[in-house]
Amino acid sequence: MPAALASQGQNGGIGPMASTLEVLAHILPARLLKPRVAIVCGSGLSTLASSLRDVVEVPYSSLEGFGKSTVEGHRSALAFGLLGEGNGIPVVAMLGRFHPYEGHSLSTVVYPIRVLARLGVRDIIITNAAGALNPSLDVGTIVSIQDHLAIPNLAGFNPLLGPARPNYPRFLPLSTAYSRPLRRLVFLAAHTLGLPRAALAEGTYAWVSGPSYETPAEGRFLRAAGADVVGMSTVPEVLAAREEGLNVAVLSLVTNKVVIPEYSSVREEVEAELAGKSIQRAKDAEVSHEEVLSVGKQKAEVMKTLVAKLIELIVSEQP
Ligand SMILES: O=P(O)(O)O[C@H]1O[C@H](CO)[C@@H](O)[C@H]1O
Ligand code: HPA
Repeated sequence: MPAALASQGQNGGIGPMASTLEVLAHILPARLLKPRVAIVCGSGLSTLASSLRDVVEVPYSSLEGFGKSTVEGHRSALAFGLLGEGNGIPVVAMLGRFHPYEGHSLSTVVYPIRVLARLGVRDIIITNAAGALNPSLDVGTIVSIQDHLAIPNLAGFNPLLGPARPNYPRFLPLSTAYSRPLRRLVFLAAHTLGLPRAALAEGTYAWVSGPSYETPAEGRFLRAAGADVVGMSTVPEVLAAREEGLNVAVLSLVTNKVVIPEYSSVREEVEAELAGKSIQRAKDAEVSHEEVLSVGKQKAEVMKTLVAKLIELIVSEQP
């Protein structure tokens, strides 16, 4: 293993880092070993890595410290490859992530992010599927995340909990967690690609633990608290990435509208029924993971093109 990687592996003593890095150094050719940019593929979005060439896939099962992604729409491998012509930009994609609701500890959830940082990644593009809380967001819209609302973090479920570690900040600031320069490039990339204005929005992501979807009251609560979209991932990864000093961009694909019907009184319905009147009520609706995956599949191509253009712009601004 290259000495630089070996010494990084000991930094912080997080998990079996030295072993993970050693396996990667053994498997990967030199041109792929030091990725410049990382992508995390959300539910149904593993095809984001198909813009890469000369790909080497490393299954999570061969990397100590990695869990297994058990959610449909998530694979369990790192894909290392090159983007673009010539020498190409070395990129790594996480084909599948870990969620706490699968039973993974928060340190397992964020371990891959720490590995990517030690491989030399400087910018990370985290994608996810999310439900829209903001009624102006349509299914299929991509939302560039500018902030988050994480009730689990506020309530003591935070991947950074634990003893202070040398070379890591004890109190991580998050007011600039979502890199403004990268968010600028997201919108420039969309413009360069000629995407319609409505295809890309900006908003705040609410992190919930899942795996149950939100009740209508929870949806109303998160919306009233300022969130535009909601999902069960991403925030722990953002915290670890920021702790590791990476620049973070997050792109959420709206796969469904969170069901937030107006409060409707059954008593009034019964009283109306007894009085021989009828009340018009919106039909009951439910979200499903199948729906989430199907929108992911339909929109993966747009997301893939946007992510590829964003990476090109990142590297042309900061080679
Ligand atoms: O955030 P990703 O992993 O894209 O997946 C989203 O889709 C699943 C629910 O359908 C949840 O895991 C939610 O977080
Ligand atoms: N809620 C939480 N997570 C999600 C949703 C949702 O509506 N859609 C996709 N991931």
